Amino acid sequence: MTEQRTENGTAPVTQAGPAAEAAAATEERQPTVIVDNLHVVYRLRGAGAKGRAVPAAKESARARLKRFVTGRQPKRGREVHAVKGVSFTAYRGEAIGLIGSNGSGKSTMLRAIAGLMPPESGRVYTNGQPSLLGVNAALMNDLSGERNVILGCLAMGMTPEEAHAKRDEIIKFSGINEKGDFSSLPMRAYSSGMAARLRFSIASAKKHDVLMIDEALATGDRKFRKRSEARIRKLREEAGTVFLVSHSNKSIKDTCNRVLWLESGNLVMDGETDEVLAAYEEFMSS
Ligand SMILES: Nc1ncnc2c1ncn2[C@@H]1O[C@H](COP(=O)(O)OP(=O)(O)OP(=O)(O)O)[C@@H](O)[C@H]1O
Repeated sequence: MTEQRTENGTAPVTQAGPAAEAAAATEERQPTVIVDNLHVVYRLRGAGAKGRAVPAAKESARARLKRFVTGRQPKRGREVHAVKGVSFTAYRGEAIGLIGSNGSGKSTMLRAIAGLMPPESGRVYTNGQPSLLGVNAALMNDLSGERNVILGCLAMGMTPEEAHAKRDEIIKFSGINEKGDFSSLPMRAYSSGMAARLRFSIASAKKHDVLMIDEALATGDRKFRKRSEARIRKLREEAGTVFLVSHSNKSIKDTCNRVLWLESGNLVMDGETDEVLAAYEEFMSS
């Protein structure tokens, strides 16, 4: 298991903690992600809405020392405690849905698992490299869809031969050419839905130890959603772990075997899909 380190940190270090050891002792079920009492805090520099958000863990050493010595918070600035003491273990072969109302901490938690947000406290251990697929993941707008496919495949570790062999299949799966030859056009000519479809198609063309999908399917049409749900099931069968953030209970139901429900940064429920969705629907309608 590898402990996630983050943007300002150095390379990940291998470290076993008590939670990691306990989970590793489970022979049949192989843990892929262990989240141990995770807290994530955004700190906004400057007063009010104009402040720039920085992860709290990026606070300078000097500012931290000042806070420690004086016991005072910085004069200006506000904090958002986005994830509050969340713990769970994910296993190989699971597809885990993340649900919760707007602002409940789903995306922040995925970003922390991917190592893009430093925890304020707590630990994230991962087995393999987690890949976060978000609607805003970067593709090069000035390059054609085809070129982005090749570059995306190379970035995922394929050889140039493998990337070229996969290109047509990825474009076909994305469906971007269904209404004309869009794959040779620069991506800036794509609708947001088309770009999201291409991103998903590239990312899902490879087996992932841990694939995290943040609302990327929401922009696709019904036909594409069906195809991508089938692809997620396949990725799951191929022994990875898939996390899916979605506001569509149907997508979660059709894809996931387990659901984590977050509200205000707290983990309210962790269990089988039907059970958690039923409780969530009741909560939302009350
Ligand atoms: N860059 C940021 N700076 C400051 N606060 C942030 C930032 N990003 C998110 N937050 C806050 O963190 C909390 C969790 O947000 P997050 O985006 O993780 O929720 P979410 O469950 O993914 O929401 P949604 O369903 O609306 O996408 C919210 O209160 C949000 O306002």
